[in-house]
Amino acid sequence: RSRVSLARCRGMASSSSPSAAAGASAAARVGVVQMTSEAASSGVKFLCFPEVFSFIGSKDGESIKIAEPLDGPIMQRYCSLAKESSMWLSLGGFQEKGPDDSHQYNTHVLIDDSGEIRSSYRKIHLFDVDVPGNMVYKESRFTTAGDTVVAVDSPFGRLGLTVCYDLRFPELYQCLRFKHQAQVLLVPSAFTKVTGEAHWEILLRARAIETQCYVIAAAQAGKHNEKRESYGDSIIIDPWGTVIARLPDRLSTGFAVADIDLSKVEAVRTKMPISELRRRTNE
Ligand SMILES: O=C(O)CNC(=O)[C@H](CS)NC(=O)CCC(=O)C(=O)O
Repeated sequence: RSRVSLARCRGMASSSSPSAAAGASAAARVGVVQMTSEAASSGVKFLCFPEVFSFIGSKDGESIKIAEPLDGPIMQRYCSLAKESSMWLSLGGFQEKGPDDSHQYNTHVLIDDSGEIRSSYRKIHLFDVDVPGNMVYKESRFTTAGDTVVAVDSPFGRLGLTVCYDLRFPELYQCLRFKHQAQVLLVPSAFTKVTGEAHWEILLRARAIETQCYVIAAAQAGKHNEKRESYGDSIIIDPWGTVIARLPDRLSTGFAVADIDLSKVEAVRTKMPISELRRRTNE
């Protein structure tokens, strides 16, 4: 059994200026450090933050200016934080410096409790969508898609790394479960208000049920600036599809805690052996 947690804090959910030191807003940084220490005192060993945890731009392309490589100053700070608090961190949606000056990667970074980057995953499915009644998003204009599925061992089970809009592509999660043997799926997100209200929790529970994995989904929430608002309860779901922890959308700050018990993953899979009964209807 291991204690895991989702967190969100004020400052994270608001627009920050690219001129702020090291790209991350001061408010977000203070909030993240505070959240981490509060979670540590509750016995949490693994803390997950949502997509765009260190910066949300208010203008198109703004985050290109603050994009950094994974060995840059922003990530070094988070590595120190992980080490000081002896905690693993999942940081979804980091603006990683891209292949050229006009593109970044949307990268989910996993840091271990000794402060080393264990793994990173570049978002594969980019959000080029005309949201009904809202606005047209074109993430691919400034972001280059990743092309590699990433799963990694941890003390909390084998983790599958994904980001936000990936959630709508179940084949990625099937691949994480059946090809990469994932036991816990991570889905840090910044869903739009319109699509989040309609689909967020349903999609997450479906992914948990059909893969028989824990799902840990840290969500941005609230109004970030004039143009952008996110929706989502941050939730942890067990491999039977039950929500076992929730940080409601209406709270701008806080964390939610659950215990992960990998024997539950095995129990669900043994009783309902979908990996053996699977027919490759898709191939
Ligand atoms: O651009 C940034 O600042 C960070 N990236 C995001 O917030 C991304 C791309 S705009 N958002 C989503 O993927 C929302 C998905 C969604 O809402 C859905 O699938 O319904």
